[in-house]
Amino acid sequence: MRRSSNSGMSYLDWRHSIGTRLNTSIITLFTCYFLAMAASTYSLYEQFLSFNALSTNHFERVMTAAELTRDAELIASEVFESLVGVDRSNGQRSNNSENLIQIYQSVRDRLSNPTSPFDVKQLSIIDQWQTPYFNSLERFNQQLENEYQLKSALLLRIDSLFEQLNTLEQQLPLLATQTDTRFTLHALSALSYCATSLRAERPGQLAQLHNAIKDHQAKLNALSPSSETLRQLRNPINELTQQILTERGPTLKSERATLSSARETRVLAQKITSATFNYYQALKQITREEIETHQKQVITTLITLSLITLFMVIMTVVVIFYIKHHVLERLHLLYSAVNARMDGKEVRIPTQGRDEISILGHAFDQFAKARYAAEDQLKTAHAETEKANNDLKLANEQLHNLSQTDALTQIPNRRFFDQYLAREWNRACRHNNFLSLIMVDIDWFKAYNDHYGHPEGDACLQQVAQTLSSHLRREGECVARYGGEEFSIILPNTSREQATEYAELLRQAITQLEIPHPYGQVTISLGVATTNQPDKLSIEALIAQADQALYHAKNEGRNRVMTSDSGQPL
Ligand SMILES: Nc1nc2c(ncn2[C@@H]2O[C@H](COP(=O)(O)OP(=O)(O)OP(=O)(O)O)[C@@H](O)[C@H]2O)c(=O)[nH]1
Repeated sequence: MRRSSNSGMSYLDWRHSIGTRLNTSIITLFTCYFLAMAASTYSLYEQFLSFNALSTNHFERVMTAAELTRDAELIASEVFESLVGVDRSNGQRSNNSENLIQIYQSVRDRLSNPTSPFDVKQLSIIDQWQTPYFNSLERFNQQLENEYQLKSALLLRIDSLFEQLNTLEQQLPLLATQTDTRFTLHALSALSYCATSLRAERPGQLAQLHNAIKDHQAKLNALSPSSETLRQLRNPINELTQQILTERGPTLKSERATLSSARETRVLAQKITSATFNYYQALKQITREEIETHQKQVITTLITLSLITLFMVIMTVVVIFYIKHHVLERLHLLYSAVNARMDGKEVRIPTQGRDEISILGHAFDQFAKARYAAEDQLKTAHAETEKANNDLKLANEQLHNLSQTDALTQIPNRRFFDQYLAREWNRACRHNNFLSLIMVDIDWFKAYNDHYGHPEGDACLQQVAQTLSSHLRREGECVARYGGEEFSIILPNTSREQATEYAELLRQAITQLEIPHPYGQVTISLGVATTNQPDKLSIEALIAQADQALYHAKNEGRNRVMTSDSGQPL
């Protein structure tokens, strides 16, 4: 990127080019924007992944673990309820346990995809207790079932006998025998103790009840009721009491075994509950830590995005400042300077720097300087031309004067005389004024020349000419060298008398010079001619009249003034 130039203009180096800098700035800015967007998008994507992992891997697992803990607790509660609750003797406990176990299993299955070694370990601890627990629970339920089967058959028989005895008791007044009444009372007592023994749990209590049963059974068998119905009841009662006496012991053992099984189940329930609760607590702790980590990530991301945004704002401001300060303001400055220069004002054009604007300024500065130099040259040329014209005019004037001036005496020559006389002649004609003419001739000048030499003759001529010239009195009067040693004086608006008088004055002035002459001193002879009607006379005629008068002055002895009066109306 190099631009050639004329007359010392600067080269544009790409390192100092505004275009290069602007392109670099804009590309850098866009790259920063792109990187910032990429970083923001990546951060948001990371946040999304982190939050997704948090919600699916942790929150959901924590909730499932809590649910598993609750299910384990429910099962344990069910065991306790089965053991001590009023439903111990009904047959629904097995179904309840199975349902709870199924629910527990389904919840456990939702945790079957461990996400970390920690999960694997915790779940293995839970599973370690799970199988023994459920086996124990099954055994417990089986014990309860067996117990229920045993006790329910006995209770049914007790209830049946109670029913029959109750019926007989209501008939007792009709029997009216004391034996029958005592029989019935012993039978009821024996049955009551039998029923009570079924609920007795301590061996001592059971032994007391068995003694009471035996006592009433013996008293019962010792009596002989009159009622055939009562007698028929003796055998079933004996069989039942005998069965109670022989089977209640094993039943109690079975109940103790059930209780033992319940305790074992309860312990296992506590183990699995504790394991699931620990797992739940551990997951909760991990989730809390994950949330804190996620919060830190969010804060870090926010700070990073804020810094990136701040950086982008600073970069944008820097680029805008650069464009404003280094481009727009300088362009405006250059524009103002160029405008001022165009208006002819002397302002400095900014040229510092080596970029495009500086080169433009420099180029315009060069252009303006060249223009000013050309204008100066033109002015100088104008001045020189004017001076040359003036010199020429002066030379012309000098030439003109020279052409109208006598070289020796420096007074007007014959050419000037002719022109001047013609002008004054016309003026006199227009105004009908007097016009007088005096012809002057130095007397015996040949003798002077011969005696003193030509140079002295010239000096004499000069002295006489200057004397005549210095005696001119009015504007418009003119003295000229007519030729040789002869002079002529034009006197506008001058009458004959005035002209004659003036001629006499001139003659005396020359005489007073007292220029030595071989015949005494230099003198002059003067011939005066005047006209007041030039339109009726010619110039040549007036000159001839003056010449004629001069001739007469010569003839009359020289050094005198003669006036022409021939052919001239006065
Ligand atoms: N030194 C000098 N002499 C001049 C010049 N022009 C004319 N003469 C001389 O003037 C003399 C004129 O002489 P003439 O015509 O004979 O007249 P004159 O001697 O003056 O006699 P009158 O005119 O009759 O009095 C001549 O000798 C010329 O050479 C001049 O420019 N310089």
